[in-house]
Amino acid sequence: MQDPLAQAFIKEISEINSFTELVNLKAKYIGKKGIITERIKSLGKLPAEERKAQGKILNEIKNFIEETIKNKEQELKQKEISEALKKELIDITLRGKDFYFGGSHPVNKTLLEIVDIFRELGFTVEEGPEVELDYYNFEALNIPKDHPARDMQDTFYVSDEVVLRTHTSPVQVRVMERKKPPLRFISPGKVYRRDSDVTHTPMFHQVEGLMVDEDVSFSHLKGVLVYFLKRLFGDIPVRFRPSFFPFTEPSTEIDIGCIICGGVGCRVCKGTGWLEVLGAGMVHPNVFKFAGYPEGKYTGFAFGMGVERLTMLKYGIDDIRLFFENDIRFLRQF
Ligand SMILES: Cc1ccc(OCc2nc(C(=O)N[C@H]3CCS(=O)(=O)C3)cs2)cc1
Repeated sequence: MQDPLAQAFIKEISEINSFTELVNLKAKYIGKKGIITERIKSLGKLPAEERKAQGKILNEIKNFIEETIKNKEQELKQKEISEALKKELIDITLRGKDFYFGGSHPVNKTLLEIVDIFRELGFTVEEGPEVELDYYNFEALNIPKDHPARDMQDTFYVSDEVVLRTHTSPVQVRVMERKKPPLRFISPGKVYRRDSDVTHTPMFHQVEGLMVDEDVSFSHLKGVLVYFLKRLFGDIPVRFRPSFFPFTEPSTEIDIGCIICGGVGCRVCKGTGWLEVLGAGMVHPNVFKFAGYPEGKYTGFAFGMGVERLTMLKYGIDDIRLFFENDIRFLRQF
């Protein structure tokens, strides 16, 4: 197309970069008031021969312009698509976004593990009130009125007769009031003590247990608790040390070989190589008397453990407050 009009169009369309510009260019040349349209309209003024020749040329230019504009539209559409593809490119080789499943709190995980082990041993689970009468929390457990455990610095008093339970032992007392032996149950739950530092919180979880029958002996106590500890911590050494609790006689504190240092001595086990994990003992006869059981007919053993402490040992956590701060970075690890 050597015609100067066509050359002018070719130059203009080469600088077009958008649909809007293209629409305007189309209107400029072949729209209602376009250059070509006007020329075609003014053909009537020309002599017949010239009109025929000019008309042929103008139509060729008009067809050329329409064709060129259509190609330019395709080009612009392709450019738009390839730009969009670049912007919206999805790299299917990227790894998926992490999403987190919910999980159980480490204390609950340990609590459930403890409960499951005792259920396997035929223990049922009993629960009771957290706001408890002084009678069930102390007196019926052979803890006399003047005993230091009753002091205000250890116990949350609601009134003279009502406390926040300091252990789950009152549950055992309540069960013994309404059930005759043989008994074999545990009582997990929240307990409250006026204490707060890196290893103590005012509320913590305990699991206590009680087995009562006509011929329960200390060797039953040892058998059950050694089995329990080896299930919870693996095949670690266990030792029994003499101790004292008002509600058991004889009483014992039970240690496991330090799972941090393997027994050579470290900060956690305070250089002893042993970690205290449980308290236990044969139920004191006075406790059976408070329960109304006939004297001398039954024997039994009881035990108690702090779940936060066992959880800290199991997972190597050295600050109990981490359990209650709800820091997702801590909780997500379990
Ligand atoms: C009727 C009844 C009779 C006896 C009972 O004895 C429960 C027992 N508890 C312990 C004991 O050492 N407990 C502590 C372990 C760590 S802790 O959480 O601070 C409490 C020993 S014997 C319970 C109920």
